[in-house]
Amino acid sequence: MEGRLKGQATTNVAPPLHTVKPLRRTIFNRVFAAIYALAILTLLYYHAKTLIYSTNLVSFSTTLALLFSDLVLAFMWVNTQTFRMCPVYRKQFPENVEKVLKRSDFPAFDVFVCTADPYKEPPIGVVNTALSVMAYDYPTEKISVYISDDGGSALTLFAFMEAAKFATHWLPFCKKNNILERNPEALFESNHPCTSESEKIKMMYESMKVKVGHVLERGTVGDQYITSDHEREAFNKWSNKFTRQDHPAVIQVLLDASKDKDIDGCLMPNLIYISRGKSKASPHHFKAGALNALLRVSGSMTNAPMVLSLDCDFRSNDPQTPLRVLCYLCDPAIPTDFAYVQFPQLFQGINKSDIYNAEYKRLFQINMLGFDGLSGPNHVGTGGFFRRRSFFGSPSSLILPEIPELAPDYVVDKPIQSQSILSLAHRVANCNYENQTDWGSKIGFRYGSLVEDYYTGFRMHCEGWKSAFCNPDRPAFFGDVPNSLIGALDQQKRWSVGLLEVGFSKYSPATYGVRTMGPSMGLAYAQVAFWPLWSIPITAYAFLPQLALLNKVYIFPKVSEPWFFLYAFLFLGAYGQDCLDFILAGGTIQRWWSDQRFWIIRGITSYFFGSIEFFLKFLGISAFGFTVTSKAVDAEQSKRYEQGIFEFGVHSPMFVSLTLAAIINLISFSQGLVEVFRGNNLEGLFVQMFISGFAVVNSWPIYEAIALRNDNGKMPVKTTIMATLLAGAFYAASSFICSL
Ligand SMILES: O=c1ccn([C@@H]2O[C@H](COP(=O)(O)OP(=O)(O)O[C@H]3O[C@H](CO)[C@@H](O)[C@H](O)[C@H]3O)[C@@H](O)[C@H]2O)c(=O)[nH]1
Ligand SMILES: [Mn+2]
Repeated sequence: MEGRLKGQATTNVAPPLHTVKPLRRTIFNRVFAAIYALAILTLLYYHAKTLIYSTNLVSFSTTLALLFSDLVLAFMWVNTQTFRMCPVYRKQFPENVEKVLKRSDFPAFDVFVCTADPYKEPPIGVVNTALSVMAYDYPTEKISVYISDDGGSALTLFAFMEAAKFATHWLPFCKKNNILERNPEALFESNHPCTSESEKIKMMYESMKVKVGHVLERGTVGDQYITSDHEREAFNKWSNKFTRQDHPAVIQVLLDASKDKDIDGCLMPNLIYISRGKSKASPHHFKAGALNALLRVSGSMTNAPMVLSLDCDFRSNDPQTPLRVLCYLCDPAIPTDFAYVQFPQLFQGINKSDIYNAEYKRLFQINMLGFDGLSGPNHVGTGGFFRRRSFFGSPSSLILPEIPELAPDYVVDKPIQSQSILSLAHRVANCNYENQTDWGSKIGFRYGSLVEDYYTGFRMHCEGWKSAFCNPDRPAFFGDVPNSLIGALDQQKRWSVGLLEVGFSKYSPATYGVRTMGPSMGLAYAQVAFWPLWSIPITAYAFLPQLALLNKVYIFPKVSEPWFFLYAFLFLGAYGQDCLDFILAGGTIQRWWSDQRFWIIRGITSYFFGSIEFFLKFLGISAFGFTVTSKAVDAEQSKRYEQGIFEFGVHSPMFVSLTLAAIINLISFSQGLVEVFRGNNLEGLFVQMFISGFAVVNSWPIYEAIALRNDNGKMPVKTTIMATLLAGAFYAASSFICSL
C-alpha cells in the first residue's frame, strides 16, 4: 500500500475519518491469474505450432490473424489483472469531521459546472445540477458555483438568472425540511410528503421551468422576461456579431455571497455565469479549455483551495458529500501528495437490462477499487474534488502561473464584484489568454486528448499525486445516460479517439506511465488507453470463423482434441470471472449479459471507427471534435428505451458494420446447421458454430430491428441493403481467397 492513505482506525487519539480494507477475493484473483496466464501461454504456443506447420496460404493467414488477435486479448488481459491484484474498499465517517475541525474552519470550495449546448443540454437540467450543490449542507458562503457555458447562449444565462431567484427560496426550504434530494426535479418526482410549503415551492419551480422552456422554444429572451436594467445590460452583450464560436468573454455574477441573502436572511453561495471568450483563430480545446478558463476565473474571484468539477447533468444526491471529502482533505494525517477524491459516475433512468451498457460498472465501479489499492482512481470528468494545488505542478515542485493572482495559495482580498476583480476575470477568460503559457501542458487540465478527464488524472498520477475513491452507500451524484444507440456509440467513438490520443502519445501509459508510476499503475492506465484495440480481436472473431465456416474451412481444434479444452477453459474462465466480478459489484445477470454484448458491439462499431478516425487524424487527413451527448428526451424514443428496445432509426456507418456482422453470423450458423443435419464433421465445426451461434443470440435485437419492427426506431432500409451487399462482397472475397 506504499504507506499511503491508511485509514486511521488503529489510532486512538482522534476519531477515525476514514478506513481502508483489502477485498476478500484478492487471493482468488491472484491464483486464478497465475493459472490463466499459463493457459494463455499454452494457446500462444499452439498458434505458433500451427503457424509453423501450416501447409497453405489460407491456414497460414487465418492462424496469423488468430495469433495476432489473441496477442491483443492477452495484452489487455495482462493490463486488466492490475485491477485484480490489490483492490481495496474504503469507508468515511463524515459524522466525525466536526470533532476534528470547527465548522467555521471548513475550507471554501469552487464548483465548476460545464455545459455546451442549450438544445442538447436543456438549461433546466443544468439549473438542477447547480441548485443541488448550492444547497449542500455546508457553510453556504464558502460555496461558489461557476457555470461554464461553452454554448455561449443567452438562453442559459436567462435560465440561471431565474435559478438565482428561485434558489433564495429553495435553499432555506431544503435546509429547514432536511430534504435529501436537493435538485427540485428529483424531489418533485419522488413521493415526498406534500405540505403547503412544498406545494408553493413546487409551483415556483414549475413556473420557472415553463418560462425557461418558452424562452428556449422561441430561441431568444423576449423583452417581457427582462425585469431590470441590470439584466438588460447583460443580454446586450449578445450583439449582432456574437456567435457561438466567436465572441468576447461574458461573466455575470448572479449571486454574491458577501451580500445576497435568502428569504430567511441567510447568506447565499456565489453563483457566477461564464461564457469564456472564443475566436475562430484560437483553439479552444473543448471541455479542457473550458475547465482551465474556470480555474482562472474562479482563481481571480474566490481561489478556493478545493475544486469540484461537474458535468451539467451530474446532480448531487446527498447534501453531506463535501463532509465525506473533508474526511480526506482535512485529515491531519493525510500526505501532502494527495490530489483528489473521485466519486463514481452513477446514473438515473437506466432501463432494467441496461441495453446500452450505460452503467459502465467495470469502468466506474469495479476497476476503481483496483486503482484505489495502487495510487488511486483515475479522474472520470465529473464528481472529482481536487485540491487546487494539484493543478500546479507535482507535489514537490510548484509551478507558478504567469500572474501571481492565479497561484493556488493567493488570497483574494477584494469583493468579487469590485472593478479590479471583474476586469481580471474577464482578462483571464479571454480566448488568447493562454498563448505562450503553461496552461494545458504543465498546469490545469491537460490538452491533447478528447478524454481530458482521463488524461489529466493520468498526468497528475505521473507527477506523483495520489487520489482516493469514495463510493458511499447513498450515491453522492446521479448523471444522465445516452438514451439512443447512436448516442451511446458516438460517445464511445469520441472516447476511443481520445484514449488512442493518449495511448500513442509520448506520454503513453504503457511506456512513460510504466516508467514514472511503476508497472501496476502504468498498465492499469494502459488498460483504458488501449480499449479501442479490442476492435481487432472482436472484428476478427466476428467475421473470420464465420467466413471460414461458409467456405468449409475449419480453423479450430476438434472437440475430441485436448486443445479444445484449452479453448473451452479460456472462454469459460474469462466470461465466468467477468460475470462474477459483475455480480459481486451488485449487478444482475441480465445487465451482465448486456454488458458483454455491448463490449462486442463497441468492438465492431465505436472502437473500430474511433480507431480509423484517430489514424486519419494522425496522418493529418482529417480532424475531429467533441460531439456533446444529447441529454434531451424524445417521448416516443424514451418509451422504447424503457421497454428495452434498441433504437436505430437513423442511418450510420456504425449500424452498417453491426448489421453486416449480424447477417454473416446468421448465415454461417445456418450453414453449420445444414452441415450438421447432413451428418458432416460436427466435431470439426463445433467451435466455429458455437461462435456464430453466440453472435446470433447476441444479435437478436438487430434481426428484430431489420425484420420485425415497424416503429421509428427500426433499422433503416438503406442500412440493411448496404449491409446485405457488403455481406455478399465479403463472402465472394472469402471464397475467392479459399479457391487460390
Ligand atoms: O466543448 C465542450 C464539450 C463538452 N463540454 C461539457 O463536457 C461535459 C461532458 O460532455 P458529454 O457530452 O456529456 O460527454 P460524456 O461522454 O457523457 O462525458 C464523459 O466523457 C467526457 C470526456 O470525453 C468527460 O469530459 C466527461 O466528464 C465524462 O462524463 C458536458 O457537461 C459538456 O457540457 C464542454 O464544456 N465543452
Ligand atoms: Mn455525459
